[in-house]
Amino acid sequence: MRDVTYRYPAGSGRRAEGPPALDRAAFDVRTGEVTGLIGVNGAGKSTVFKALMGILRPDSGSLEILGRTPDEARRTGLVGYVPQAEAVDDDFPVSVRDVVATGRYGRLGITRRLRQEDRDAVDAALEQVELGDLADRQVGRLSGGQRRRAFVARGLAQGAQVLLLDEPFAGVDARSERVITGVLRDLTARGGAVLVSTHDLAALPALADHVVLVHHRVLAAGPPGEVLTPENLALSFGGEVAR
Ligand SMILES: Nc1ncnc2c1ncn2[C@@H]1O[C@H](COP(=O)(O)OP(=O)(O)OP(=O)(O)O)[C@@H](O)[C@H]1O
Repeated sequence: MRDVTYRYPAGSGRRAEGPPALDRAAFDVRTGEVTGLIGVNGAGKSTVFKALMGILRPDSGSLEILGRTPDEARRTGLVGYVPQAEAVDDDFPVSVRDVVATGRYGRLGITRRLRQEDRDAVDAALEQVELGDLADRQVGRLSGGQRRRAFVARGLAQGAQVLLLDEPFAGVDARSERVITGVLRDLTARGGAVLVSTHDLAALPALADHVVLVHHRVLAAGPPGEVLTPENLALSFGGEVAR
């Protein structure tokens, strides 16, 4: 992400005055690493994800994902997105297997008929996140942690080389946290890249190789030990965590 500035349009439901959501934000997410994205509520983390997914176009600056534009990266399945659990409607009438299978859609013709190799990729992804036994359950009937695992599996089935995860550990059970962390480690060990936002600063040193501290601008970026200093945290979180 190079010097990205983005201001939500006026009339989009919230206040559009004040600082832009992103203000000349610049940072790298390296392959082979898990990068943690941290910042207070409203700091711009979700906006970073939307820009990386090509859902919004920056007013200025540029983004590149393994040599592609965000749009191309999304369309070709190079980049996968794991939404916050609340983003899934409880009545969403599709099974876990169906959600994971949507990761294959980009590869299918207009009939969207799954081939054997697609079904195999879906099964393998379900196994990897330990949801094989819940594959036929409606996704709205899963716990928050299981839902998150289902969307991680969708990214795996898709063959995404870059995974973006928005708060994957908020309120999840220990097993889901362990499974998701294992998947992220596995992906980076195979040369993939991971960007994960989290409010759990204590978990970051074990989770992330690199940390980006955002507050509309990027306040600091580097190894956890260098970024998570009392000075940086006070700058970003103020009294919230700077004790
Ligand atoms: N659709 C929108 N319309 C107008 N302003 C928005 C919109 N979405 C976000 N914003 C504003 O942009 C800024 C960045 O918001 P963003 O959602 O990216 O923050 P965040 O770091 O993801 O927050 P949280 O931790 O609460 O999820 C905030 O000031 C927010 O109010």
